[in-house]
Amino acid sequence: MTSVSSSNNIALVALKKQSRHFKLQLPSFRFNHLKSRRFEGTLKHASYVKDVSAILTKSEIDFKDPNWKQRIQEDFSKQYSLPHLNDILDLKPRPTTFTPKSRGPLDEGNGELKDKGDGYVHDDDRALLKVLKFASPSSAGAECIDPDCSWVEQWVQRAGPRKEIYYEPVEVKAAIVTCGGLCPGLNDVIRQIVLTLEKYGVKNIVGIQYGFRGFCDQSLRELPLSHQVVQNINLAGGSLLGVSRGGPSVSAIVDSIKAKAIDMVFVLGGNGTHAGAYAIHNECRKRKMKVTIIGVPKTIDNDIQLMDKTFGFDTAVEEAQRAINSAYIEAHSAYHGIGIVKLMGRSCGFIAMHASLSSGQIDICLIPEVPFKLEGPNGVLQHLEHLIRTNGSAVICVAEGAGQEFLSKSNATDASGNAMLGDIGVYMQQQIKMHFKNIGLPADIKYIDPTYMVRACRANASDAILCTLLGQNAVHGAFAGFSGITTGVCNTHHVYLPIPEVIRFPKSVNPNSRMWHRCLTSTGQPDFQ
Ligand SMILES: Nc1ncnc2c1ncn2[C@@H]1O[C@H](COP(=O)(O)OP(=O)(O)OP(=O)(O)O)[C@@H](O)[C@H]1O
Ligand SMILES: O=P(O)(O)OC[C@H]1O[C@](O)(CO)[C@@H](O)[C@@H]1O
Ligand SMILES: [Mg+2]
Repeated sequence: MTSVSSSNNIALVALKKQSRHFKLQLPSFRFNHLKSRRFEGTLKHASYVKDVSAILTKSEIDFKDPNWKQRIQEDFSKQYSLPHLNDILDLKPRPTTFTPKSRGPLDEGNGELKDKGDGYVHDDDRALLKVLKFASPSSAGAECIDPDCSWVEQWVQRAGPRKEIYYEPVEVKAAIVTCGGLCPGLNDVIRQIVLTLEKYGVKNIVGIQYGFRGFCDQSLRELPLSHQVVQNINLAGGSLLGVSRGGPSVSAIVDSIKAKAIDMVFVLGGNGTHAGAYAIHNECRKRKMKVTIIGVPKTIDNDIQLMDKTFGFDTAVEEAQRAINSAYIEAHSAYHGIGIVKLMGRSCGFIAMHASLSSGQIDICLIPEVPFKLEGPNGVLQHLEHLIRTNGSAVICVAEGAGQEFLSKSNATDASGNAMLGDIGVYMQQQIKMHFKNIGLPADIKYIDPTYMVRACRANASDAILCTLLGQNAVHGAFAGFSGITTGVCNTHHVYLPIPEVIRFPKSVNPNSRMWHRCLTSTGQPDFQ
């Protein structure tokens, strides 16, 4: 049997076969813009399934083999085993300096193991990746490996402090960098990484300014970080360190890591940043450097595979509701009022779907994963007309990546190679205006675009907790000697995952999932196809 880590092309073929067999639909056409990336290998295809890797093996599995499940599990555990510094070096661990219980307000971490009791995570501790057993491939949101939807346990490594560590804390220089767009909670994660590093006994902590750019731009100095510096940064949104897209080459970044004598790099960012972090990890490995690269997934879009959610997403949804509420009030106070709110979500509709669900004020939710037509019978405009005639008002929530096929395409990309999208909100506003003018029905249309407002704010309570745990676990992962990994929550448990597994495909809303169906129930919208 071929390994599950076979190429993405084989993977796509397998997935297409799978889709024919199980009547899944592949939305690959909607993700063509990802091909414009400089490193398209990791981000080529989209999928509805949560654990794509398991599905991908299907065409290569002989289900008549009585051991097929065991084979999958073996492949799975190989695929999810965490890269470690000792894969290339011969390092001896030492007892940890971290204690889950401090003796003083800030434990100095002088190199002694102060608490020999429990509280540490064993390298063989595992969390279950999937907890649903489907009866049939046609069950809502089903992810099945074989036609009988057999149960195949898949375990991933638990995050947390280990009893043995691979660095002398007092000798460590640790760096933190924040890349991509802003996201609520970046400062909470930075703060927590610094506090946890200090708890281990690290004295030399720096911030790299403005994303990967800060590694190589001579005008951007390293920012020294300590608990005094980060104490209150979580009270504000944004990133203390600044963010950016684009930047220097991987080898230039690794040259800089070497020149700056950095031992640990904590990289906060989305799927692009993680692809970069993994490339940096590989380059460090190639050069046999004792440097650990740890990712912390940041994206309000929530488009990272395998994780329950990424930090900032909850806050973005909460903020989005303010815009929806304003649109609702405007629409309901006007004669034949129509409110349109456009929310972020370049290639997925999680924010739009969750904000629609949580507000309960949305009549039509449009996301990139679900094609819709505007004109004609069963079109959005016809339904809108019906809502105005029967209810007198309507509110639409549209994700920025939705309906891109209606807009003229440009090949423009941002500095990171992400496609620049057309403005679907403005387009909808114009089309609706024209439609009601043509049918001679008055309509008062208000368009709200809260794009940057939903991400330039501080994290809400639930995101702040998530950030705190992610920041702490990132540091534990680095001291445990892992590299090229990221940390997140799977089925409520904090785990470590190899970076390639979480960025193999951008996560997207499954139109066959219970969540999307719940959204449809809540809005009452018909199928616009
Ligand atoms: N495939 C890749 N390989 C190496 N570096 C990459 C890759 N994709 C993106 N990067 C780098 O990662 C950084 C951030 O990427 P990007 O702008 O795509 O944001 P992101 O991490 O996906 O976050 P967001 O969710 O805000 O889009 C940039 O500096 C970019 O150059
Ligand atoms: O304007 P910027 O900084 O490129 O960010 C916009 C992008 O950020 C994202 O929210 C991803 O973080 C996308 O949905 C959106 O297209
Ligand atoms: Mg991205």
